Amino acid sequence: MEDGIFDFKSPKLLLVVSGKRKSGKDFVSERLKHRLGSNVFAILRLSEPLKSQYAENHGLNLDRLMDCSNYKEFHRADMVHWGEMQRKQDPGCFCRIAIANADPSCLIWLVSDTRRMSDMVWLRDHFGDVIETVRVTAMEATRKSRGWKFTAGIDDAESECGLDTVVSWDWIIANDSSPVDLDRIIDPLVDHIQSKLKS
Ligand SMILES: Nc1ncnc2c1ncn2[C@@H]1O[C@H](COP(=O)(O)OP(=O)(O)OP(=O)(O)O)[C@@H](O)[C@H]1O
Ligand SMILES: C[C@@](O)(CCOP(=O)(O)O)CC(=O)O
Repeated sequence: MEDGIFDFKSPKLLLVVSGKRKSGKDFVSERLKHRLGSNVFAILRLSEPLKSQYAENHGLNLDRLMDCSNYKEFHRADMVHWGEMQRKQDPGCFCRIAIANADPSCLIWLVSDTRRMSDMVWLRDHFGDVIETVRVTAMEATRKSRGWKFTAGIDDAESECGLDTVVSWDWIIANDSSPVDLDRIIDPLVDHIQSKLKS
């Protein structure tokens, strides 16, 4: 579908989240949703349409590709490659589907897994005036404790390094601590989102 005829609602705020594997992108995104309420806060995942099509093409279990499983990691490299081939033909292919599936009644949208500059450019082209970027960080030791293991061809490639040249983020969430401490760390962002909801 050409972008020109792609009609979609715009949220009051679109949070574009990125971070390295096992930094806690999903964990932080779900914590924000819990704090704000699912009636106003929608989490979008660019990997969902990718994994859905890939699973269909390859007869794989989508639920297991969507969870934190070794199954997902086993298929990651080929999914990354396939996804990059699709993006080469149509940079906005996964963004468009994720946005189209967003709940338009939610005033705050969050894309939890932005990995590439092409995704950022597409999102900025379509939502520039409501976008704020969120970088979730965690030390390597923390990521390792969560099951991350450096994998050549993944952790030194675009899927994990595509946004390393970005030097200024609207929000940085250092996600090395307990869930209780995380709540304190995200308080300023929660307050900011709540002020957006009132504006
Ligand atoms: N602050 C935290 N406290 C406790 N557990 C956490 C915290 N942050 C993340 N985790 C756990 O670490 C694991 C990885 O987190 P998560 O799936 O959110 O990372 P991710 O950045 O989305 O990873 P990937 O890119 O591989 O999908 C999960 O099991 C999650 O529950
Ligand atoms: C293939 C890919 O979408 C897998 C992402 O899985 P996850 O966000 O790590 O659960 C990563 C990519 O798009 O490069």
